Amino acid sequence: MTTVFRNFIAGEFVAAEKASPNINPSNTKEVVGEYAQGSKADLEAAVAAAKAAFPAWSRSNPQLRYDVLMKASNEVIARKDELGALLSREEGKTLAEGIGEATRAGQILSFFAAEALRLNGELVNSIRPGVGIEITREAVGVVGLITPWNFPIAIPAWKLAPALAYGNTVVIKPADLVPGSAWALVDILNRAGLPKGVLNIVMGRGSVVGQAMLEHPDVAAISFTGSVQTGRRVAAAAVASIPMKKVQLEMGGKNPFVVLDDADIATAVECAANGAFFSTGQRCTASSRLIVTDGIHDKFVAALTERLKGLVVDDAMKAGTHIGPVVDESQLGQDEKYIGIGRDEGATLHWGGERLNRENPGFYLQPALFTGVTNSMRIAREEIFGPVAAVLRVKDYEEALAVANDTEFGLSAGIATTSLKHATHFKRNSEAGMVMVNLPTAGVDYHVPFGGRKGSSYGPREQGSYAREFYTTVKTAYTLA
Ligand SMILES: NC(=O)C1=CN([C@@H]2O[C@H](COP(=O)(O)OP(=O)(O)OC[C@H]3O[C@@H](n4cnc5c(N)ncnc54)[C@H](OP(=O)(O)O)[C@@H]3O)[C@@H](O)[C@H]2O)C=CC1
Ligand SMILES: O=C(O)CCC(=O)C(=O)O
Repeated sequence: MTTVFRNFIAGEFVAAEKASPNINPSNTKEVVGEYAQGSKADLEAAVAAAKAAFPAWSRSNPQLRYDVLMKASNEVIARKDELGALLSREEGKTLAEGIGEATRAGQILSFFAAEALRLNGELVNSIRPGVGIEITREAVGVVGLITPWNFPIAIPAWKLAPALAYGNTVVIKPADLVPGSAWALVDILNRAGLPKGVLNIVMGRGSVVGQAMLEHPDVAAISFTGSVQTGRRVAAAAVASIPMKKVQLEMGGKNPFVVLDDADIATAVECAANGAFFSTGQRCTASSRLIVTDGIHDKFVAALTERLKGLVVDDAMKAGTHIGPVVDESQLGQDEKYIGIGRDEGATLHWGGERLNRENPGFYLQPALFTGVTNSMRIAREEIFGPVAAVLRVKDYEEALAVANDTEFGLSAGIATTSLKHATHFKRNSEAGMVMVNLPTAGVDYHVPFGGRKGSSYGPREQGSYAREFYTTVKTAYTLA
């Protein structure tokens, strides 16, 4: 009999009425595991447990929170190879990327362990004699976390860790496609010593479990990462809810990577290949628009094409694979749809874009590079979320900057240049939340703020000590002594 990974509610593993298989996108014959499909009732039980656990956890000794998060961090790091392999099997990232992401989750846990000790307030003089003012931060309450499939352990970690460190209790609903890594993380945190009900996981569909979370009056705040479409729904529900919920959204990107005539060509090609195609292009920070000035355009396209020819697309677990499969049939369909749209719009499919067959059945796609793209084309405006990049030829730096900023998104932006003047100007004038000079647009540090502008993000930043803006609420107390 197959073991079913159960939901974890109020300190117990709880059987759900249904379960579904977690399929390996590198080999669709392989079932990674059977995972519970939670119901609205499961979500309600989890919220009730988190609500009951909140008074004690929010007042708990920060040393306890530090100890739990550090213990969990140590276990994640000690098991990074195994957790990385699980991630790689359920999502399709290469094993090296999977292990890297598991390591990052461990580092995030230790960063927020220390944050539990660092939470501080302010004492301010009043304008009234004899009055003192204290400004403190308190936990928000029951926090609901809705996470996507593309970072199965890092995104749950960077939401869970600050939520717990600052004294909130949590219900997490991971993406139905990749529940395994989030389940393992929750299991580790609970065994590290969290009291019952502080951290609950309810796996299942967004339309069932996620929707119930949006509608539940006892969920005080929701942090979401995923598509713009679902993000809008989360925000609308949060505002309509009584009482209203705090909301934090991380959504799409159409991130520009500018290559100037004076760029070091090797650096430019490496940043573009990494930013656009690694992790199968399934990153909200992916460089999907490569904006290249006239003088270096042909040389850059030729060198990038050579680099792409050397990339091995294969089973994520195989040694030597650079790019794993697309996550599932539906995402592969979306990638292919946009490759068709690009052709129909008159762009040139310069290289790749073919479905590939490998030893086992999987969702393999040759990275696709379009040239002759203009910024009004749909492939330059809409998020594809796959290994598909568009090269846009521009006259000079000024035009490159204008094209880079001409987008409804604003998550990440990059530039390859040896000019201090242009690098500095780009950092100051890019309309993105994160700017990279001679570095890929994707792949960020874990201890500094993460987030964007315009249609990419809504609400306070994630990660680093800035995460406290979302996971705490400010109180101003006046005392006449
Ligand atoms: N910014 C980013 O990092 C990401 C962007 N995307 C973009 O989104 C596209 C579609 O991917 P997809 O996974 O469908 O993205 P979604 O936005 O639908 O999914 C993100 C999360 O939201 C959940 N969800 C879905 N519907 C609801 C709802 N009504 N109420 C509450 N939660 C809900 C999902 O559940 P379920 O498990 O059922 O899917 C998942 O956990 C991608 O092609 C890509 O363009 C996707 C992932 C990450
Ligand atoms: O690029 C990164 O390191 C993070 C990307 C990310 O968070 C995402 O794609 O959702």
